[in-house]
Amino acid sequence: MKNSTAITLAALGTLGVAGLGYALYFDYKRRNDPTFRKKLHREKKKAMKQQEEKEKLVQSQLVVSVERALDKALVEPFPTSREDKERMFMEHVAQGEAAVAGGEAHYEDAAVAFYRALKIYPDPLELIMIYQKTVPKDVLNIIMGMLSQDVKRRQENYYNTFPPEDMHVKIQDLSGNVDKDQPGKRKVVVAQQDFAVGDIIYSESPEVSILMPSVKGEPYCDFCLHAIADPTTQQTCDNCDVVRYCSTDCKDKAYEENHRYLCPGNVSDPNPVAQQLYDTWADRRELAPLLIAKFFGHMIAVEKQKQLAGTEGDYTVWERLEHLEFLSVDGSSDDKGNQKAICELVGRKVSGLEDFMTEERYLSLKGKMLYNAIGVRAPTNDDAAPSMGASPASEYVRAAGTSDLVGAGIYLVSSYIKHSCEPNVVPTFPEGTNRLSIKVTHPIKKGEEITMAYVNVGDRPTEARQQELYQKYRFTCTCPRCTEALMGQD
Ligand SMILES: C[S@@+](CC[C@H](N)C(=O)[O-])C[C@H]1O[C@@H](n2cnc3c(N)ncnc32)[C@H](O)[C@@H]1O
Repeated sequence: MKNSTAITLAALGTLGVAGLGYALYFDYKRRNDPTFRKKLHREKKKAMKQQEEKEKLVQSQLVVSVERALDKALVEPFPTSREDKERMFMEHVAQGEAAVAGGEAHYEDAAVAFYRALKIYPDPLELIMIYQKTVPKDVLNIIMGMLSQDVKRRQENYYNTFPPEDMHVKIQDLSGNVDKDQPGKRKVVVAQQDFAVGDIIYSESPEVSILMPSVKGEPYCDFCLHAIADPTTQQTCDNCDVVRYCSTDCKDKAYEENHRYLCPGNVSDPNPVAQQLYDTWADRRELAPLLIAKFFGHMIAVEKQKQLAGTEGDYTVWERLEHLEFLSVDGSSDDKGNQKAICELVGRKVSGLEDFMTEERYLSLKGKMLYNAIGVRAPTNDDAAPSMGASPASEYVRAAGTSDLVGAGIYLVSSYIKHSCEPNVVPTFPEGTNRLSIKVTHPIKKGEEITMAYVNVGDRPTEARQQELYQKYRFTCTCPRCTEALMGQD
């Protein structure tokens, strides 16, 4: 035993010396022998390639696993009632744990069960953090892959289900034809059937709307923008004097969606933060801050409703807005102040909003609101020049040729309609509210693009129209009327 220990020790010593010797030889060779260096380099590259290939294989196996697991996880519908969700959650977690215990061959099944549990858990982020601590890394990798693939599929599927079929239009993607860094016609609205002059293709309520500061103090409903003809039906807020409504229904809806956050309170002692938002709107004539605040309230109300109805799986209002294009706007100190005001007002009642509404998100929302807002007019002027979007420079919804603009709204479908100087539709407001109807002004064939005029086109010269469009919307119009006129000049 003693001997063998010695032998072993000796062997170890020799091995150590040999190791050191080899290392010295290796280093000498590496520094001095070009052939050896080349060989070494080749071998290093070969090893890296082998490693890369191995990783690629693992990655591609993971991709297949993720896709298969996601398909399995989404086959069965998810429960909608709270009790069913709780029960299913426990069942899925138990199934996942049992599959993990069954070994690697069952990891994919474990991921399916854990993923289904994640989809019905009220705080998914919290559950992911729990998974991170408790679930094997390979299972977690599949779950995380499923999560990002699910988001990707959701994104890709968006225009298959939106707009709803009963609106008779589809959004067609032309982005392949457009320079990705330039504004242009990326998504257009296309008719799904023939339409005759005078037809209403669809009607649409806005996600959020706002009165123009120019009608401040005049009798317009702050919720549906209807003119309040009969003062006896007018409803006012019990606490402040900045809003009025045409009915108790509008008053209740407005309170639920926005006024509960935005009411400045008593005139003699108003809430300074809420007052700041109303002053920015009334005195500085900026729509964005108040519109954004109202949008947040609306979004929260819609998501709450969906929770009650068990339809949280539907696209969120936020996701829908995210799909709209926007012009970027530069942030100013006013923006920072308004962003903080909104966080303070809405965040006080909805915790977490402060973290959600970063400065970057505020600015992208501002860009979206100003770029996509459509002017709301009184119904008597249905065929007047329509208005679309707003210039970030002036922060004001445009309404060429119309002095009767009462408000502006964000319409999720109509916002996609592109401009033409020879439009085939006009946005109208036949109910005298912010509900918009798309009325046909030229016959439209199935598959044809639906266009409206963003500015007053009438018989204005091409150059004037093009200049205004470029200044306000940063694109050069290539509609048939412009193209023909410009070709005639050559
Ligand atoms: C009010 S936004 C509409 C964007 C729309 N919400 C979307 O997400 O596609 C208007 C923008 O659409 C593009 N656009 C509209 N009409 C166009 C046209 N005739 N030619 C090129 N671009 C046009 C321009 O980039 C313009 O600034």
